[in-house]
Amino acid sequence: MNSDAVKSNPTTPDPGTLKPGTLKPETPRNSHGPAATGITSTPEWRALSDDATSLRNTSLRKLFSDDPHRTGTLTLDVGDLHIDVSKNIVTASTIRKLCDVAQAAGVLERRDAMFRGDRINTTEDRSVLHTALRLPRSETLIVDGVDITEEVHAVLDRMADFADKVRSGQFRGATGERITTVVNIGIGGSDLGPAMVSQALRHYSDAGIDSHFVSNIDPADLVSTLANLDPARTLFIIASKTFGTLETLSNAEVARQWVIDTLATDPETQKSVVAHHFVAVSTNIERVTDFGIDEANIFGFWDWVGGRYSVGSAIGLSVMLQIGPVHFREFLHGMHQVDHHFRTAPLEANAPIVLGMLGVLYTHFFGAETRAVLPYSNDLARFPAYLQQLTMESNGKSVTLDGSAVQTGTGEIYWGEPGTNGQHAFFQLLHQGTRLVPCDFIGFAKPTADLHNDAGASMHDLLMSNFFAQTHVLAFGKNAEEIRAEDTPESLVPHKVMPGNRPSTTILAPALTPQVLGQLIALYEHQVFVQGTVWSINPFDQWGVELGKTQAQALLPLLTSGAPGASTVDGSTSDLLARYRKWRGRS
Ligand SMILES: O=P(O)(O)OC[C@H]1O[C@H](O)[C@H](O)[C@@H](O)[C@@H]1O
Repeated sequence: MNSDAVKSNPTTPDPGTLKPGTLKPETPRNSHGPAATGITSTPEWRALSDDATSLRNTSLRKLFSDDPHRTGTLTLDVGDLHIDVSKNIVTASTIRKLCDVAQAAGVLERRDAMFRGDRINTTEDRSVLHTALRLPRSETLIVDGVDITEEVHAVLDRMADFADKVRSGQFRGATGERITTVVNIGIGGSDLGPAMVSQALRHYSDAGIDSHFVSNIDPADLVSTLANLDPARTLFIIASKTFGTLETLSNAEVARQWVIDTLATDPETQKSVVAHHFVAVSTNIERVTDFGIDEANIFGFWDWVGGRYSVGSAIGLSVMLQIGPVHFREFLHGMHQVDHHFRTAPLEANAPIVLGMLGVLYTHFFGAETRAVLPYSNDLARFPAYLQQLTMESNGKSVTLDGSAVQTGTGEIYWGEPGTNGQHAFFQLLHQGTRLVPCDFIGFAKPTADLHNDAGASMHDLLMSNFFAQTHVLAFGKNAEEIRAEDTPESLVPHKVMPGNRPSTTILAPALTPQVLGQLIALYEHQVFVQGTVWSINPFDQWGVELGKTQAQALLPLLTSGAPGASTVDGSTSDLLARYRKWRGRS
Protein backbone atom coordinates (compact mmCIF):
# COMPACT_ATOMS: atom_id res chain seq x y z
CA MET A 1 0.00 0.00 0.00
CA ASN A 2 1.53 3.34 -0.92
CA SER A 3 1.57 6.34 1.31
CA ASP A 4 -1.49 7.84 -0.35
CA ALA A 5 -3.47 4.76 0.47
CA VAL A 6 -2.32 4.96 4.07
CA LYS A 7 -3.67 8.47 4.25
CA SER A 8 -7.01 7.34 2.89
CA ASN A 9 -7.33 4.41 5.23
CA PRO A 10 -10.13 5.24 7.64
CA THR A 11 -8.48 3.23 10.40
CA THR A 12 -5.15 5.07 10.20
CA PRO A 13 -4.70 7.29 13.24
CA ASP A 14 -5.00 10.92 12.31
CA PRO A 15 -3.03 13.52 14.23
CA GLY A 16 -5.85 16.02 13.92
CA THR A 17 -8.15 14.85 16.68
CA LEU A 18 -11.36 16.74 17.13
CA LYS A 19 -10.92 19.84 19.21
CA PRO A 20 -13.74 22.19 19.94
CA GLY A 21 -12.96 25.38 18.12
CA THR A 22 -11.30 23.85 15.12
CA LEU A 23 -13.54 20.88 14.45
CA LYS A 24 -10.64 18.89 13.13
CA PRO A 25 -12.16 15.50 12.92
CA GLU A 26 -10.90 12.52 14.71
CA THR A 27 -10.08 9.52 12.63
CA PRO A 28 -13.25 7.72 11.65
CA ARG A 29 -14.09 5.22 14.33
CA ASN A 30 -15.20 2.37 12.17
CA SER A 31 -13.09 -0.73 12.54
CA HIS A 32 -13.42 -2.48 9.26
CA GLY A 33 -9.73 -3.11 8.76
CA PRO A 34 -7.46 -1.77 6.10
CA ALA A 35 -9.03 -0.75 2.84
CA ALA A 36 -7.18 -3.03 0.50
CA THR A 37 -9.63 -3.73 -2.28
CA GLY A 38 -12.59 -2.16 -4.05
CA ILE A 39 -13.21 1.54 -4.39
CA THR A 40 -10.73 2.56 -1.69
CA SER A 41 -7.79 1.20 -3.69
CA THR A 42 -8.57 3.25 -6.81
CA PRO A 43 -6.63 6.37 -7.82
CA GLU A 44 -9.91 8.33 -7.68
CA TRP A 45 -10.34 7.45 -4.00
CA ARG A 46 -6.73 8.37 -3.26
CA ALA A 47 -7.18 11.75 -4.94
CA LEU A 48 -10.28 12.31 -2.79
CA SER A 49 -8.38 11.21 0.27
CA ASP A 50 -5.62 13.75 -0.39
CA ASP A 51 -8.19 16.45 -0.87
CA ALA A 52 -9.94 15.46 2.36
CA THR A 53 -6.65 15.77 4.24
CA SER A 54 -6.32 19.39 3.24
CA LEU A 55 -10.02 20.05 3.83
CA ARG A 56 -9.65 18.85 7.40
CA ASN A 57 -7.16 21.63 7.92
CA THR A 58 -9.25 24.40 6.53
CA SER A 59 -12.45 26.08 7.61
CA LEU A 60 -15.65 27.28 6.03
CA ARG A 61 -14.68 30.85 6.95
CA LYS A 62 -11.51 30.47 4.91
CA LEU A 63 -13.19 28.65 2.05
CA PHE A 64 -15.75 31.46 1.76
CA SER A 65 -13.15 34.21 1.93
CA ASP A 66 -10.85 32.43 -0.57
CA ASP A 67 -13.55 32.08 -3.18
CA PRO A 68 -16.09 34.88 -3.45
CA HIS A 69 -17.93 32.93 -6.19
CA ARG A 70 -18.24 29.84 -4.08
CA THR A 71 -21.98 30.05 -3.61
CA GLY A 72 -22.53 30.45 -7.32
CA THR A 73 -20.65 27.27 -8.11
CA LEU A 74 -21.73 25.10 -5.20
CA THR A 75 -25.46 25.03 -5.80
CA LEU A 76 -27.63 22.51 -7.60
CA ASP A 77 -31.12 22.77 -9.00
CA VAL A 78 -33.46 19.85 -9.55
CA GLY A 79 -37.14 20.32 -10.26
CA ASP A 80 -38.26 23.00 -7.80
CA LEU A 81 -35.50 22.24 -5.33
CA HIS A 82 -32.67 24.71 -4.96
CA ILE A 83 -29.84 22.96 -3.16
CA ASP A 84 -27.01 24.98 -1.66
CA VAL A 85 -24.02 22.78 -0.81
CA SER A 86 -21.62 25.68 -0.29
CA LYS A 87 -21.75 25.34 3.50
CA ASN A 88 -20.15 21.91 3.20
CA ILE A 89 -16.44 21.52 3.84
CA VAL A 90 -15.60 21.11 0.16
CA THR A 91 -14.37 23.03 -2.84
CA ALA A 92 -15.55 22.70 -6.43
CA SER A 93 -12.55 20.46 -6.95
CA THR A 94 -13.73 18.17 -4.13
CA ILE A 95 -17.08 17.81 -5.88
CA ARG A 96 -15.23 16.76 -9.03
CA LYS A 97 -13.26 14.20 -7.06
CA LEU A 98 -16.39 12.88 -5.37
CA CYS A 99 -17.96 12.46 -8.78
CA ASP A 100 -14.82 10.71 -10.05
CA VAL A 101 -15.16 8.22 -7.20
CA ALA A 102 -18.85 7.69 -8.01
CA GLN A 103 -17.96 7.07 -11.62
CA ALA A 104 -15.10 4.72 -10.73
CA ALA A 105 -17.51 2.78 -8.48
CA GLY A 106 -19.81 2.20 -11.46
CA VAL A 107 -22.69 4.37 -10.26
CA LEU A 108 -23.70 5.32 -13.78
CA GLU A 109 -23.72 1.75 -15.13
CA ARG A 110 -25.57 0.44 -12.11
CA ARG A 111 -28.05 3.31 -12.26
CA ASP A 112 -28.81 2.44 -15.90
CA ALA A 113 -29.15 -1.22 -14.95
CA MET A 114 -31.67 -0.29 -12.25
CA PHE A 115 -33.79 1.84 -14.59
CA ARG A 116 -33.64 -0.92 -17.23
CA GLY A 117 -35.03 -3.49 -14.82
CA ASP A 118 -31.91 -5.66 -14.46
CA ARG A 119 -32.05 -7.87 -11.38
CA ILE A 120 -29.66 -5.74 -9.34
CA ASN A 121 -31.21 -6.94 -6.07
CA THR A 122 -29.11 -10.08 -6.37
CA THR A 123 -29.77 -11.60 -2.95
CA GLU A 124 -33.50 -11.71 -3.73
CA ASP A 125 -33.03 -12.09 -7.50
CA ARG A 126 -35.29 -9.11 -8.21
CA SER A 127 -35.39 -6.03 -10.35
CA VAL A 128 -35.51 -2.71 -8.54
CA LEU A 129 -38.08 -0.64 -10.34
CA HIS A 130 -39.71 1.82 -7.97
CA THR A 131 -38.81 4.41 -10.62
CA ALA A 132 -41.29 2.66 -12.96
CA LEU A 133 -44.11 3.56 -10.55
CA ARG A 134 -43.83 7.16 -11.66
CA LEU A 135 -43.21 6.72 -15.36
CA PRO A 136 -45.59 8.77 -17.47
CA ARG A 137 -48.05 6.69 -19.46
CA SER A 138 -46.26 7.69 -22.64
CA GLU A 139 -42.93 6.10 -21.65
CA THR A 140 -42.77 2.40 -22.38
CA LEU A 141 -40.73 0.07 -20.22
CA ILE A 142 -40.66 -3.60 -21.15
CA VAL A 143 -38.95 -5.97 -18.74
CA ASP A 144 -38.88 -9.72 -19.41
CA GLY A 145 -41.52 -9.20 -22.08
CA VAL A 146 -43.91 -7.44 -19.69
CA ASP A 147 -45.13 -3.90 -20.35
CA ILE A 148 -44.40 -2.46 -16.92
CA THR A 149 -45.81 1.00 -17.65
CA GLU A 150 -49.11 -0.50 -18.72
CA GLU A 151 -49.36 -2.58 -15.53
CA VAL A 152 -48.48 0.40 -13.35
CA HIS A 153 -51.05 2.64 -14.97
CA ALA A 154 -53.74 -0.04 -14.85
CA VAL A 155 -53.40 -0.10 -11.05
CA LEU A 156 -53.20 3.69 -10.83
CA ASP A 157 -56.39 3.95 -12.87
CA ARG A 158 -58.19 1.47 -10.60
CA MET A 159 -56.98 3.40 -7.55
CA ALA A 160 -58.19 6.67 -9.07
CA ASP A 161 -61.56 5.17 -9.93
CA PHE A 162 -61.97 3.84 -6.39
CA ALA A 163 -60.74 7.10 -4.84
CA ASP A 164 -63.20 9.11 -6.90
CA LYS A 165 -66.05 6.86 -5.82
CA VAL A 166 -65.17 7.10 -2.12
CA ARG A 167 -64.52 10.83 -2.27
CA SER A 168 -67.76 11.55 -4.11
CA GLY A 169 -69.84 9.37 -1.80
CA GLN A 170 -70.68 6.82 -4.50
CA PHE A 171 -68.87 4.10 -2.54
CA ARG A 172 -70.45 3.97 0.90
CA GLY A 173 -70.27 1.89 4.04
CA ALA A 174 -72.49 -1.15 4.69
CA THR A 175 -75.22 0.97 6.27
CA GLY A 176 -75.22 3.52 3.47
CA GLU A 177 -73.17 6.11 5.35
CA ARG A 178 -70.53 8.13 3.53
CA ILE A 179 -66.90 7.18 4.22
CA THR A 180 -65.30 10.02 6.16
CA THR A 181 -62.39 8.17 7.80
CA VAL A 182 -59.65 6.03 6.34
CA VAL A 183 -57.46 3.88 8.57
CA ASN A 184 -54.32 2.51 6.97
CA ILE A 185 -53.11 -0.59 8.80
CA GLY A 186 -49.53 -1.40 7.84
CA ILE A 187 -46.00 -1.15 9.18
CA GLY A 188 -42.54 -0.21 7.92
CA GLY A 189 -42.74 0.69 4.26
CA SER A 190 -46.48 0.06 4.31
CA ASP A 191 -46.92 2.80 6.92
CA LEU A 192 -44.07 5.29 7.07
CA GLY A 193 -44.41 6.57 3.50
CA PRO A 194 -48.18 7.13 3.41
CA ALA A 195 -48.23 8.40 7.02
CA MET A 196 -45.51 10.93 6.28
CA VAL A 197 -47.06 12.09 2.99
CA SER A 198 -50.54 12.28 4.48
CA GLN A 199 -49.31 14.67 7.17
CA ALA A 200 -47.12 16.64 4.78
CA LEU A 201 -49.97 17.20 2.33
CA ARG A 202 -52.78 17.58 4.84
CA HIS A 203 -53.60 21.01 3.38
CA TYR A 204 -54.50 19.27 0.09
CA SER A 205 -57.16 17.23 1.83
CA ASP A 206 -60.32 18.33 0.04
CA ALA A 207 -62.98 15.63 0.37
CA GLY A 208 -63.60 15.62 4.09
CA ILE A 209 -61.66 12.41 4.60
CA ASP A 210 -59.69 12.01 7.79
CA SER A 211 -56.68 9.67 7.65
CA HIS A 212 -55.28 7.55 10.45
CA PHE A 213 -52.35 5.18 10.48
CA VAL A 214 -52.08 2.17 12.75
CA SER A 215 -48.81 0.29 12.68
CA ASN A 216 -47.70 -0.92 16.09
CA ILE A 217 -48.51 -4.36 17.52
CA ASP A 218 -48.82 -2.45 20.80
CA PRO A 219 -52.60 -2.53 21.24
CA ALA A 220 -52.47 1.07 22.43
CA ASP A 221 -52.10 2.14 18.82
CA LEU A 222 -55.29 0.52 17.55
CA VAL A 223 -57.29 1.18 20.73
CA SER A 224 -56.52 4.89 20.72
CA THR A 225 -57.28 5.17 17.01
CA LEU A 226 -60.59 3.33 17.11
CA ALA A 227 -61.74 5.11 20.26
CA ASN A 228 -63.31 8.03 18.45
CA LEU A 229 -64.25 6.40 15.16
CA ASP A 230 -67.59 5.42 13.78
CA PRO A 231 -67.29 2.02 12.06
CA ALA A 232 -70.15 2.85 9.72
CA ARG A 233 -68.09 5.70 8.23
CA THR A 234 -64.67 4.06 8.35
CA LEU A 235 -62.73 2.35 5.57
CA PHE A 236 -59.73 0.21 6.48
CA ILE A 237 -56.85 -0.23 4.08
CA ILE A 238 -54.80 -3.27 5.00
CA ALA A 239 -51.42 -2.47 3.48
CA SER A 240 -48.81 -5.19 3.41
CA LYS A 241 -46.53 -6.19 0.58
CA THR A 242 -46.29 -9.77 1.84
CA PHE A 243 -49.57 -9.91 3.77
CA GLY A 244 -47.63 -11.99 6.24
CA THR A 245 -46.54 -9.34 8.72
CA LEU A 246 -47.62 -10.17 12.25
CA GLU A 247 -48.29 -6.61 13.36
CA THR A 248 -50.45 -5.79 10.36
CA LEU A 249 -52.40 -9.03 10.35
CA SER A 250 -53.10 -8.86 14.10
CA ASN A 251 -54.33 -5.27 13.86
CA ALA A 252 -56.36 -6.11 10.75
CA GLU A 253 -58.05 -9.05 12.46
CA VAL A 254 -59.04 -6.94 15.45
CA ALA A 255 -60.31 -4.15 13.21
CA ARG A 256 -62.33 -6.64 11.16
CA GLN A 257 -63.93 -7.98 14.32
CA TRP A 258 -64.68 -4.44 15.53
CA VAL A 259 -66.50 -3.67 12.31
CA ILE A 260 -68.36 -7.00 12.22
CA ASP A 261 -69.40 -6.71 15.87
CA THR A 262 -70.98 -3.33 15.24
CA LEU A 263 -72.29 -3.56 11.71
CA ALA A 264 -73.02 -7.19 10.87
CA THR A 265 -76.49 -7.88 12.17
CA ASP A 266 -76.22 -11.61 11.44
CA PRO A 267 -73.53 -13.96 10.11
CA GLU A 268 -75.02 -13.73 6.62
CA THR A 269 -74.10 -10.07 6.31
CA GLN A 270 -70.49 -10.41 7.52
CA LYS A 271 -69.01 -10.85 4.07
CA SER A 272 -70.74 -7.83 2.65
CA VAL A 273 -69.83 -5.71 5.69
CA VAL A 274 -66.16 -6.62 5.21
CA ALA A 275 -66.43 -5.82 1.49
CA HIS A 276 -67.79 -2.35 2.31
CA HIS A 277 -65.18 -1.51 4.91
CA PHE A 278 -61.96 -3.30 3.96
CA VAL A 279 -59.63 -3.03 1.00
CA ALA A 280 -56.11 -4.35 0.75
CA VAL A 281 -52.87 -3.35 -0.89
CA SER A 282 -50.53 -6.25 -1.41
CA THR A 283 -48.49 -8.37 -3.81
CA ASN A 284 -49.97 -11.52 -2.25
CA ILE A 285 -53.51 -11.91 -3.59
CA GLU A 286 -53.97 -15.40 -2.16
CA ARG A 287 -53.28 -14.39 1.43
CA VAL A 288 -55.56 -11.36 1.11
CA THR A 289 -58.48 -13.42 -0.15
CA ASP A 290 -57.85 -15.94 2.65
CA PHE A 291 -58.24 -13.04 5.06
CA GLY A 292 -61.68 -12.42 3.60
CA ILE A 293 -61.11 -9.42 1.38
CA ASP A 294 -62.65 -9.72 -2.03
CA GLU A 295 -60.30 -9.79 -5.01
CA ALA A 296 -62.16 -6.80 -6.42
CA ASN A 297 -61.03 -4.84 -3.36
CA ILE A 298 -57.31 -5.59 -3.75
CA PHE A 299 -54.87 -3.12 -5.23
CA GLY A 300 -51.74 -4.93 -6.30
CA PHE A 301 -48.12 -4.08 -6.74
CA TRP A 302 -45.02 -6.05 -7.60
CA ASP A 303 -42.04 -7.73 -5.98
CA TRP A 304 -39.77 -5.27 -7.79
CA VAL A 305 -40.98 -2.52 -5.44
CA GLY A 306 -39.16 -2.59 -2.11
CA GLY A 307 -41.39 -1.78 0.87
CA ARG A 308 -39.41 1.35 1.75
CA TYR A 309 -39.62 2.50 -1.89
CA SER A 310 -43.33 1.83 -2.25
CA VAL A 311 -45.12 5.08 -1.39
CA GLY A 312 -45.67 5.77 -5.11
CA SER A 313 -47.40 2.40 -5.57
CA ALA A 314 -50.86 1.37 -4.36
CA ILE A 315 -49.35 1.64 -0.86
CA GLY A 316 -50.14 5.34 -1.34
CA LEU A 317 -53.88 4.62 -1.67
CA SER A 318 -54.69 6.30 1.64
CA VAL A 319 -52.93 9.42 0.35
CA MET A 320 -54.86 9.33 -2.92
CA LEU A 321 -58.13 9.06 -1.00
CA GLN A 322 -57.14 12.09 1.02
CA ILE A 323 -55.72 14.41 -1.64
CA GLY A 324 -57.38 13.02 -4.78
CA PRO A 325 -55.98 11.37 -7.91
CA VAL A 326 -54.91 14.64 -9.56
CA HIS A 327 -52.66 15.68 -6.69
CA PHE A 328 -51.41 12.12 -6.30
CA ARG A 329 -50.28 12.17 -9.93
CA GLU A 330 -48.50 15.47 -9.29
CA PHE A 331 -46.69 13.75 -6.43
CA LEU A 332 -45.61 10.96 -8.79
CA HIS A 333 -44.58 13.52 -11.37
CA GLY A 334 -42.27 15.18 -8.84
CA MET A 335 -40.56 11.84 -8.24
CA HIS A 336 -40.24 11.28 -11.97
CA GLN A 337 -38.64 14.69 -12.44
CA VAL A 338 -35.84 13.68 -10.08
CA ASP A 339 -35.57 10.22 -11.68
CA HIS A 340 -35.05 11.94 -15.00
CA HIS A 341 -32.50 14.31 -13.51
CA PHE A 342 -30.63 11.41 -11.90
CA ARG A 343 -30.50 9.62 -15.26
CA THR A 344 -29.46 12.57 -17.36
CA ALA A 345 -27.77 15.38 -15.41
CA PRO A 346 -24.01 15.59 -15.71
CA LEU A 347 -22.24 14.19 -12.68
CA GLU A 348 -21.29 17.43 -10.98
CA ALA A 349 -24.79 18.87 -11.45
CA ASN A 350 -26.46 15.62 -10.45
CA ALA A 351 -28.03 16.31 -7.06
CA PRO A 352 -28.45 12.71 -5.79
CA ILE A 353 -24.88 11.91 -6.81
CA VAL A 354 -23.38 14.99 -5.20
CA LEU A 355 -25.41 14.74 -1.98
CA GLY A 356 -24.89 10.99 -1.66
CA MET A 357 -21.17 11.43 -2.17
CA LEU A 358 -21.01 14.20 0.45
CA GLY A 359 -22.33 11.58 2.88
CA VAL A 360 -19.56 9.23 1.77
CA LEU A 361 -16.98 12.00 2.27
CA TYR A 362 -18.08 12.77 5.81
CA THR A 363 -18.41 9.11 6.73
CA HIS A 364 -14.94 8.17 5.56
CA PHE A 365 -12.81 11.22 6.05
CA PHE A 366 -14.47 13.27 8.78
CA GLY A 367 -15.53 10.57 11.21
CA ALA A 368 -19.20 11.47 10.86
CA GLU A 369 -21.57 8.72 11.88
CA THR A 370 -24.90 10.46 11.56
CA ARG A 371 -26.76 12.90 9.37
CA ALA A 372 -29.43 15.16 10.83
CA VAL A 373 -32.40 16.02 8.63
CA LEU A 374 -34.10 19.16 9.81
CA PRO A 375 -37.27 20.16 7.99
CA TYR A 376 -38.35 23.67 8.88
CA SER A 377 -41.93 22.60 8.33
CA ASN A 378 -44.15 21.04 10.91
CA ASP A 379 -46.00 19.24 8.14
CA LEU A 380 -42.79 17.33 7.42
CA ALA A 381 -42.48 16.16 11.03
CA ARG A 382 -42.45 12.49 9.96
CA PHE A 383 -39.91 13.00 7.17
CA PRO A 384 -36.88 12.06 9.31
CA ALA A 385 -38.64 8.87 10.50
CA TYR A 386 -39.52 8.02 6.91
CA LEU A 387 -35.90 8.56 5.88
CA GLN A 388 -34.68 6.34 8.70
CA GLN A 389 -36.25 3.30 7.09
CA LEU A 390 -35.36 4.37 3.57
CA THR A 391 -31.71 4.96 4.30
CA MET A 392 -30.84 2.71 7.23
CA GLU A 393 -32.74 -0.41 6.21
CA SER A 394 -31.19 0.05 2.78
CA ASN A 395 -27.57 0.76 3.60
CA GLY A 396 -27.18 -0.77 7.06
CA LYS A 397 -25.13 -3.64 5.66
CA SER A 398 -21.72 -5.08 6.44
CA VAL A 399 -21.12 -7.46 3.57
CA THR A 400 -20.53 -6.51 -0.03
CA LEU A 401 -22.47 -7.84 -3.00
CA ASP A 402 -20.08 -10.79 -3.28
CA GLY A 403 -20.61 -11.72 0.38
CA SER A 404 -17.24 -10.55 1.67
CA ALA A 405 -16.90 -8.18 4.62
CA VAL A 406 -17.05 -4.51 3.71
CA GLN A 407 -13.78 -2.65 3.90
CA THR A 408 -15.42 0.69 4.57
CA GLY A 409 -17.97 2.16 6.93
CA THR A 410 -21.51 2.07 5.52
CA GLY A 411 -24.97 3.42 6.33
CA GLU A 412 -25.19 6.93 7.76
CA ILE A 413 -27.44 7.09 10.83
CA TYR A 414 -30.32 9.39 9.99
CA TRP A 415 -32.22 11.33 12.59
CA GLY A 416 -33.94 14.67 13.00
CA GLU A 417 -36.86 16.76 14.09
CA PRO A 418 -38.61 19.72 12.58
CA GLY A 419 -37.28 23.20 13.21
CA THR A 420 -37.51 25.21 15.30
CA ASN A 421 -38.32 22.48 17.86
CA GLY A 422 -34.93 20.83 17.42
CA GLN A 423 -33.18 24.10 18.24
CA HIS A 424 -34.60 23.95 21.73
CA ALA A 425 -33.56 20.34 22.18
CA PHE A 426 -30.37 19.03 20.54
CA PHE A 427 -28.90 21.93 18.57
CA GLN A 428 -26.53 22.67 21.46
CA LEU A 429 -24.63 19.52 20.53
CA LEU A 430 -24.67 20.45 16.85
CA HIS A 431 -23.15 23.85 17.66
CA GLN A 432 -20.70 23.16 20.46
CA GLY A 433 -20.43 19.39 20.86
CA THR A 434 -17.39 17.35 19.91
CA ARG A 435 -19.03 15.44 17.07
CA LEU A 436 -19.35 16.42 13.47
CA VAL A 437 -22.96 16.05 12.38
CA PRO A 438 -23.64 17.06 8.78
CA CYS A 439 -27.14 18.54 8.58
CA ASP A 440 -29.71 18.80 5.81
CA PHE A 441 -31.94 21.82 6.31
CA ILE A 442 -35.18 21.75 4.31
CA GLY A 443 -37.33 24.86 4.06
CA PHE A 444 -40.04 26.48 1.95
CA ALA A 445 -40.57 30.05 0.83
CA LYS A 446 -44.36 29.94 1.03
CA PRO A 447 -46.13 28.68 4.15
CA THR A 448 -49.01 26.24 4.04
CA ALA A 449 -50.75 28.69 6.36
CA ASP A 450 -49.47 31.85 7.98
CA LEU A 451 -50.29 33.71 11.15
CA HIS A 452 -49.02 36.99 12.55
CA ASN A 453 -47.96 37.85 16.05
CA ASP A 454 -48.81 41.05 17.93
CA ALA A 455 -45.84 42.83 16.36
CA GLY A 456 -47.29 41.99 12.96
CA ALA A 457 -44.49 39.58 12.10
CA SER A 458 -45.33 36.66 9.87
CA MET A 459 -44.80 33.48 11.87
CA HIS A 460 -43.53 31.79 8.73
CA ASP A 461 -40.91 34.52 8.37
CA LEU A 462 -39.94 33.94 12.00
CA LEU A 463 -39.58 30.23 11.29
CA MET A 464 -37.49 30.83 8.19
CA SER A 465 -35.27 33.45 9.80
CA ASN A 466 -34.27 30.68 12.20
CA PHE A 467 -33.71 28.34 9.26
CA PHE A 468 -31.27 30.74 7.61
CA ALA A 469 -29.63 31.76 10.90
CA GLN A 470 -28.87 28.20 11.93
CA THR A 471 -26.96 27.22 8.81
CA HIS A 472 -25.02 30.50 9.01
CA VAL A 473 -24.06 30.02 12.65
CA LEU A 474 -23.17 26.36 12.17
CA ALA A 475 -20.83 27.30 9.33
CA PHE A 476 -19.21 30.44 10.67
CA GLY A 477 -19.66 30.37 14.42
CA LYS A 478 -18.28 33.13 16.57
CA ASN A 479 -14.66 33.22 17.66
CA ALA A 480 -13.13 34.31 20.98
CA GLU A 481 -12.12 37.66 19.61
CA GLU A 482 -15.64 38.46 18.51
CA ILE A 483 -16.99 37.36 21.87
CA ARG A 484 -14.48 39.48 23.81
CA ALA A 485 -15.48 42.45 21.69
CA GLU A 486 -18.90 42.20 23.33
CA ASP A 487 -17.37 42.80 26.79
CA THR A 488 -17.85 39.18 27.79
CA PRO A 489 -16.08 38.29 31.08
CA GLU A 490 -12.93 36.34 30.22
CA SER A 491 -14.03 33.29 32.22
CA LEU A 492 -17.09 32.94 29.98
CA VAL A 493 -15.31 33.38 26.66
CA PRO A 494 -14.43 29.70 26.10
CA HIS A 495 -17.98 28.70 26.96
CA LYS A 496 -19.44 31.12 24.47
CA VAL A 497 -17.12 30.35 21.58
CA MET A 498 -19.10 28.93 18.68
CA PRO A 499 -16.59 26.89 16.74
CA GLY A 500 -18.39 26.98 13.40
CA ASN A 501 -17.11 24.87 10.50
CA ARG A 502 -20.04 22.54 10.88
CA PRO A 503 -21.31 21.45 7.50
CA SER A 504 -24.86 21.76 6.27
CA THR A 505 -26.78 21.46 3.04
CA THR A 506 -29.72 23.78 2.47
CA ILE A 507 -32.65 22.57 0.39
CA LEU A 508 -35.03 25.42 -0.38
CA ALA A 509 -38.25 25.04 -2.39
CA PRO A 510 -41.06 27.46 -3.22
CA ALA A 511 -43.73 25.52 -1.29
CA LEU A 512 -44.55 22.08 0.08
CA THR A 513 -46.65 20.88 -2.85
CA PRO A 514 -47.28 17.25 -3.85
CA GLN A 515 -44.76 17.68 -6.66
CA VAL A 516 -42.07 19.09 -4.38
CA LEU A 517 -42.62 16.32 -1.84
CA GLY A 518 -42.21 13.75 -4.61
CA GLN A 519 -38.96 15.45 -5.59
CA LEU A 520 -37.65 15.36 -2.04
CA ILE A 521 -38.41 11.65 -1.66
CA ALA A 522 -36.73 10.67 -4.92
CA LEU A 523 -33.75 12.88 -4.07
CA TYR A 524 -33.07 10.78 -0.96
CA GLU A 525 -33.93 7.46 -2.62
CA HIS A 526 -31.24 8.01 -5.21
CA GLN A 527 -28.68 9.16 -2.66
CA VAL A 528 -29.13 5.81 -0.96
CA PHE A 529 -28.52 4.11 -4.29
CA VAL A 530 -25.35 6.12 -4.98
CA GLN A 531 -23.91 5.32 -1.57
CA GLY A 532 -24.87 1.66 -1.77
CA THR A 533 -23.06 1.39 -5.08
CA VAL A 534 -19.91 3.07 -3.79
CA TRP A 535 -19.93 0.81 -0.75
CA SER A 536 -20.65 -2.18 -3.00
CA ILE A 537 -23.58 -3.36 -0.88
CA ASN A 538 -27.17 -4.29 -1.74
CA PRO A 539 -29.50 -1.47 -0.61
CA PHE A 540 -32.58 -3.49 -1.56
CA ASP A 541 -32.65 -6.44 0.82
CA GLN A 542 -33.16 -6.47 4.63
CA TRP A 543 -32.14 -9.86 5.95
CA GLY A 544 -31.11 -8.33 9.26
CA VAL A 545 -34.67 -7.81 10.43
CA GLU A 546 -35.70 -11.45 10.09
CA LEU A 547 -33.96 -13.08 13.06
CA GLY A 548 -35.62 -10.80 15.61
CA LYS A 549 -39.04 -11.74 14.20
CA THR A 550 -38.45 -15.50 14.42
CA GLN A 551 -36.94 -15.09 17.87
CA ALA A 552 -40.07 -13.23 19.03
CA GLN A 553 -42.25 -16.08 17.78
CA ALA A 554 -40.05 -18.60 19.57
CA LEU A 555 -40.17 -16.64 22.83
CA LEU A 556 -43.93 -16.04 22.80
CA PRO A 557 -44.85 -19.20 24.78
CA LEU A 558 -42.35 -18.21 27.48
CA LEU A 559 -44.27 -15.04 28.19
CA THR A 560 -47.14 -17.18 29.42
CA SER A 561 -45.34 -20.00 31.15
CA GLY A 562 -41.78 -20.74 32.20
CA ALA A 563 -42.12 -24.37 31.25
CA PRO A 564 -40.32 -26.16 28.40
CA GLY A 565 -38.03 -24.04 26.29
CA ALA A 566 -36.98 -21.77 29.14
CA SER A 567 -33.59 -23.41 29.23
CA THR A 568 -32.95 -22.55 25.58
CA VAL A 569 -32.70 -18.79 26.22
CA ASP A 570 -29.80 -16.97 27.81
CA GLY A 571 -29.72 -16.17 31.51
CA SER A 572 -30.50 -12.50 31.15
CA THR A 573 -33.54 -13.06 28.90
CA SER A 574 -34.73 -15.89 31.10
CA ASP A 575 -34.64 -13.69 34.24
CA LEU A 576 -36.40 -10.87 32.46
CA LEU A 577 -39.11 -13.24 31.24
CA ALA A 578 -39.61 -14.55 34.77
CA ARG A 579 -40.05 -11.01 36.07
CA TYR A 580 -42.45 -10.21 33.23
CA ARG A 581 -44.56 -13.30 34.05
CA LYS A 582 -44.59 -12.40 37.74
CA TRP A 583 -45.74 -8.83 37.07
CA ARG A 584 -48.37 -10.19 34.68
CA GLY A 585 -49.56 -12.50 37.48
CA ARG A 586 -48.42 -15.68 35.72
CA SER A 587 -46.48 -18.63 37.01
O1 LIG B 1 -45.42 -4.59 3.74
P1 LIG B 1 -45.08 -5.74 4.60
O2 LIG B 1 -44.83 -7.00 3.82
O3 LIG B 1 -46.12 -5.95 5.67
O4 LIG B 1 -43.74 -5.41 5.33
C1 LIG B 1 -43.61 -4.36 6.23
C2 LIG B 1 -42.17 -4.15 6.64
O5 LIG B 1 -41.75 -5.26 7.37
C3 LIG B 1 -40.48 -5.80 7.28
O6 LIG B 1 -40.05 -6.23 8.52
C4 LIG B 1 -39.41 -5.06 6.54
O7 LIG B 1 -38.27 -4.86 7.30
C5 LIG B 1 -39.84 -3.77 5.93
O8 LIG B 1 -39.01 -3.49 4.85
C6 LIG B 1 -41.28 -3.80 5.47
O9 LIG B 1 -41.61 -2.56 4.92
